[in-house]
Amino acid sequence: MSAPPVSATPLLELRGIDKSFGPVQVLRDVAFTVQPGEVTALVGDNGAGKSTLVKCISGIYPTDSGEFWFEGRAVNVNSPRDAAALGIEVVYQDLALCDNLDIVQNMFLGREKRTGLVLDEATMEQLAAETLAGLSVRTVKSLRQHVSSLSGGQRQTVAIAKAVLWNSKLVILDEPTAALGVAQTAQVLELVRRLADNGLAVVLISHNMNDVFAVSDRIAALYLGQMVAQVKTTDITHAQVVELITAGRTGGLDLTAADTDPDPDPDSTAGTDAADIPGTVGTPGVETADTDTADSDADPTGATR
Ligand SMILES: Nc1ncnc2c1ncn2[C@@H]1O[C@H](COP(=O)(O)OP(=O)(O)OP(=O)(O)O)[C@@H](O)[C@H]1O
Repeated sequence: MSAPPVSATPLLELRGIDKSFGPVQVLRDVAFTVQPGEVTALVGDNGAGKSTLVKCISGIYPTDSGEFWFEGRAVNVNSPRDAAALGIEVVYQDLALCDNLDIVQNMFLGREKRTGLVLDEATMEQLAAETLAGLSVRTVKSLRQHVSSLSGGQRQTVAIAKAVLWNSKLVILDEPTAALGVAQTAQVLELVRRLADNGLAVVLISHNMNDVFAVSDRIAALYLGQMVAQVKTTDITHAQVVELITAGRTGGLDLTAADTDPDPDPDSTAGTDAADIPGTVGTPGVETADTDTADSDADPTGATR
C-alpha cells in the first residue's frame, strides 16, 4: 500500500484542551493532531477520556480551555452545528439509524432534499447511490431496503456513508467493529481505509489492537485524560501500544512524531525521550520498557501495515 499523502497543515489540531465535570478533570492539556488522508487511531483504556475528547471535538461538550485549529485557522466549536459546518461528522456506536426507514431515508434523515414542499426522492436516491459507489460499497442490494433488514456490517456501512454524504472532512468512528464478526469487520476496515484514501481524515476509536494496526496510519494514546503519545503506526509495536494504554508510557519512542512533524522522513523525529515530552505521564513504579525504535519493526503480532 502506498503511503498516504501527508499535508503540511493538519486538518485538525487541538492544543491544551482541558475538560472537567465538576471537580473531576477528565482531559488535561490534551494535544491532538489529525491529518487528512490518514486514519488516526485513538486508543486508551476504559475511562481514559476518548469519548469526552470526541464530544469536545464534535461540539457536544464545551472545553474549559485550549485551542481548536481547523485547516490552519483558529476556530470556535460551541455546538454540533459548528462542528458539522466545518465538516466534522461522528458515527457513534448506536449508529442512530431508524430501523423502519430505508437506506436513502436514513442517509438524509433531518437533512432531506426538497423541491418546494415535496421531498426530492430521485435526487436523494441518486446522491445516496453515488456516495456508496464512491466508497466502493457493493454489499447493499437495494437503497430502498429498510435498515432493519441489514446486517451489522451493512448498518455500519450506511452510517459511515451517511457521515460522508455532507462533504465531510473529518469522520470520527466510535468502535465501528465492536459488534461485528470477522468478515464484516474486514469489510468495515476496508471502508475505513478507503475513506482516508479518498482524502478524508478519519479518527478511529478502538480497543481492538488488530484493527488499529490493520488500518491506522497513526496512533494517539490517551491515559488518564492525558495524550501520552501520537506516533506513526509503523514506529510502534503492539506491545508498546498496550503499555501506553495501561501504564501511560513506554520507553525508547519519540512519542510526538505525529503531532508536530508531518515530515515523512522517519529519521527526523528520532531520539526524543518519553520523559521529555510535556504531557507524558510518568507512572511511579512502572519500568521504562527496554525497547527502542530500531526494535519497532519486530512487531510480535506481525500486524503492522
Ligand atoms: N458527563 C459526565 N459527567 C461526569 N463524569 C463523566 C462524564 N462523562 C464522562 N465522565 C468521566 O470521564 C472519564 C472519561 O470518560 P470517557 O467516557 O470519556 O472515557 P472513554 O475513554 O471513552 O472510556 P470507554 O472506552 O469506556 O468508553 C470517566 O472517568 C467518566 O466517568
